[in-house]
Amino acid sequence: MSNNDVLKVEKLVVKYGEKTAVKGISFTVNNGEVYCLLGPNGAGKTSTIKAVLGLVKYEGLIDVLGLGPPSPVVMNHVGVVMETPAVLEALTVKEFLEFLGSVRGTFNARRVEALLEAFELKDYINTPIAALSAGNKQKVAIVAALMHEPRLLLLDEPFNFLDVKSVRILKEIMQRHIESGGSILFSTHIMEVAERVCSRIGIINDGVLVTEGTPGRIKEEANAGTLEDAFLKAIHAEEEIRSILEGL
Ligand SMILES: Nc1ncnc2c1ncn2[C@@H]1O[C@H](COP(=O)(O)OP(=O)(O)OP(=O)(O)O)[C@@H](O)[C@H]1O
Repeated sequence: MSNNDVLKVEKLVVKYGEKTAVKGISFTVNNGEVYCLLGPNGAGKTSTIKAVLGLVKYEGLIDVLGLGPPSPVVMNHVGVVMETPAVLEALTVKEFLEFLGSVRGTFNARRVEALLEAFELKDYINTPIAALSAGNKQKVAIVAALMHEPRLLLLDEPFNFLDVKSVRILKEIMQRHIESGGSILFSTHIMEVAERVCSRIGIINDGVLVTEGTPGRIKEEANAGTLEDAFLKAIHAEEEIRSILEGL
């Protein structure tokens, strides 16, 4: 692992019983970089992120921040937003954030206050998370991921359920995180977001990393005008789409 590597994943395999969801994926996320896993539904993006978090059994090598494989200690330096927000629904927003602070052994009240303000959650701090709207639950998950100023953020479809203003605020926060030397592993299937936010993209299809590079390079290599076209080429979906449309 070089000094510049924040996350190194080598020959990662994730299996669920008979099903192999991730089939030997390798990639590296560097300092100051947003690395995007882009892929269709079921491609293996979430499984890859779950492996990095140590939430699923895996084969291969994962090194987080040069500290070794996923472990509770390593995770203190990581912030996570999962596709389905990982929040304790029975707790109020305040209780949940304080609970996380005590587990991590760090709670910066000013930072939490500023994040709650930014995502307009202050009116809900004493509301049980179960009673929040989907968007507000997502915002709580985002605050939880950012409050301890981790060096590495793992963001799985983080813009799900967010309104336009919150999307902009989160994009800005991601930008600042990168500018201050942090790194982000980001997963999405929204091309526009991938193109605007990511330094490098790894396209995953059926558990395999089929291509990798900057958005510009991926378009160039596929001889495509848009990332969407390049993506559809990379996953060989163009023919399929044509025949589906012909059948309609
Ligand atoms: N717990 C599980 N048990 C069995 N199969 C699973 C499990 N979790 C995921 N899978 C399967 O593994 C494959 C990869 O799923 P994964 O959630 O990693 O994909 P994804 O790229 O994140 O998809 P999406 O964009 O739809 O969220 C899929 O075929 C999925 O059905």
